[in-house]
Amino acid sequence: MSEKNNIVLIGMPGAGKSTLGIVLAKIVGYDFIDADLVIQNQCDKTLQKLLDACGPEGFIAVENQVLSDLKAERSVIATGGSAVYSDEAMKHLSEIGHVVYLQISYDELKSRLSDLQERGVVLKNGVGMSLHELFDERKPLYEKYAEVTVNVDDLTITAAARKVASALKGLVPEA
Ligand SMILES: Nc1ncnc2c1ncn2[C@@H]1O[C@H](COP(=O)(O)OP(=O)(O)O)[C@@H](O)[C@H]1O
Ligand SMILES: O=C(O)C1=C[C@@H](OP(=O)(O)O)[C@@H](O)[C@H](O)C1
Ligand SMILES: [Mg+2]
Repeated sequence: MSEKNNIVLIGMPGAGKSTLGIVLAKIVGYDFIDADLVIQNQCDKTLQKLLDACGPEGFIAVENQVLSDLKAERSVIATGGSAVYSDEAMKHLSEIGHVVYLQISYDELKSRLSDLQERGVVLKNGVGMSLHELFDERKPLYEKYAEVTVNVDDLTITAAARKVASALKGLVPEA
């Protein structure tokens, strides 16, 4: 089926793709898929172990393959923050869904960082890469693939999910 009946969330790590995504799925009556968990299942490894084993480029290659093969209907798909490094994957996701960029400012990213330290983030330019460099490198990529952009700074998860649903009115019949 070629109908564009999914919602694909992209954005910085900590933007709320996974937590907001499930709330959004309930608002619009869709299923929820966290692409990170699909990768974990398919590789039988935690994301951190996969990153340690494959390195950033290897992880991106695996993520690209899994996302490019992803099949979904009427689902909110939370991607990992590094999905936008994979052009093929983003092309596929844009074909099966409306791509929503959950936009946060650098300050918001920094303030959520304490929650992120335990999880792997793909640092393409090596572990010495600063958070600001990561932000500056990723921002244009999220903008490039966004069909809809929603700023979620200073919003609760529920308020942010409602804002996304409102932004999708006219594109997603159930929103
Ligand atoms: N709108 C928000 N306000 C405050 N904290 C948030 C918000 N969205 C997400 N968080 C917190 O940020 C962390 C990362 O959220 P998560 O949904 O896993 O982001 P992502 O999947 O985009 O990396 C979690 O601890 C979550 O509770
Ligand atoms: O931004 C990143 O480089 C990553 C973010 C993670 O997902 P979240 O964006 O859900 O935190 C996960 O996919 C992976 O470990 C890499
Ligand atoms: Mg996530």
